Amino acid sequence: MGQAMIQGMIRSGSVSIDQISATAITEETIDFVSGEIGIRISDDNKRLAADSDILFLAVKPYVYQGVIEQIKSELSEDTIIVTIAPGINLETMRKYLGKNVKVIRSMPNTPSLVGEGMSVLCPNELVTETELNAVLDLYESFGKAEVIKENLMDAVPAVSGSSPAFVYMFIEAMADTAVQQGFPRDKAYKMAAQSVSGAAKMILETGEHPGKLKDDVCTPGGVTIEGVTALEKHGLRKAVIEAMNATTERSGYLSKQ
Ligand SMILES: NC(=O)C1=CN([C@@H]2O[C@H](COP(=O)(O)OP(=O)(O)OC[C@H]3O[C@@H](n4cnc5c(N)ncnc54)[C@H](O)[C@@H]3O)[C@@H](O)[C@H]2O)C=CC1
Ligand SMILES: O=C(O)[C@@H]1CCC=N1
Repeated sequence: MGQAMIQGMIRSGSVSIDQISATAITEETIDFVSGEIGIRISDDNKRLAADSDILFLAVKPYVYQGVIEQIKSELSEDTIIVTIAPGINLETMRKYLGKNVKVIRSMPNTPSLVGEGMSVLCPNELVTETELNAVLDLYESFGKAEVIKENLMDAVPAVSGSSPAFVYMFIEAMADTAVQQGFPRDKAYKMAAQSVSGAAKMILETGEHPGKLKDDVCTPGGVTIEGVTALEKHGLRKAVIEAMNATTERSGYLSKQ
């Protein structure tokens, strides 16, 4: 996820390669990132923490506590820490840090890599409006971003952080069926993915209700309504609601750890 955000920022031209430094633990990642992306990267978390104005913690949730333990003595009162992990809430950060530090809790998603990310942010009380806007600008360099209150943060992965995985499954199922009908695999992915991307753009750009856009496709007595009826019969909406609630439940569980 960290690599997607870094590449998204660099590709947008809003940040230059020499303004970004990173750390990782495996030689493989360090070699890949320095070779492919070209930023400075090492395994020295303390040094990076001391040198950073805005410090993104892009590790797995269970790694946060150990990394913070390692770096907390290096943080100045001006450092802004940005988290990207589900379940790492602002109170948990205060506990791990042992003092009040500027923290922005966020939830990005992987389409940030291609400039189509959706991120949601929530600052603690020490972050000024100017600082929040500076971080928001970074997130908006690789997609869209929203600021919300923390009580909704656990519900964000289902809607945007994790949901690309659900959409990939939908596209994969469409493409598999197209292949079954005889389409070559590459054309099947292109047709399914472009249709999903186009449909999403229709919602964003026309502002129309998704139900109306769906109705516009369904010719009376035509072919689409047969597919729509089959999706209803097999519980598409129910499956989506179950998936969203399971994702949010897990976020809530991680938040309470
Ligand atoms: N993959 C996704 O779609 C999204 C992931 N996230 C969150 O992003 C975080 C990272 O997830 P992924 O990128 O998927 O995992 P990943 O395993 O691909 O990346 C984690 C990175 O952390 C580095 N790392 C591990 N321990 C470290 C340490 N002690 N010091 C410095 N670097 C260390 C690893 O070298 C690796 O590059 C997680 O908290 C995840 O929940 C949030 C939104 C979307
Ligand atoms: O699955 C996860 O926990 C992370 C957070 C959102 C997307 N991937």
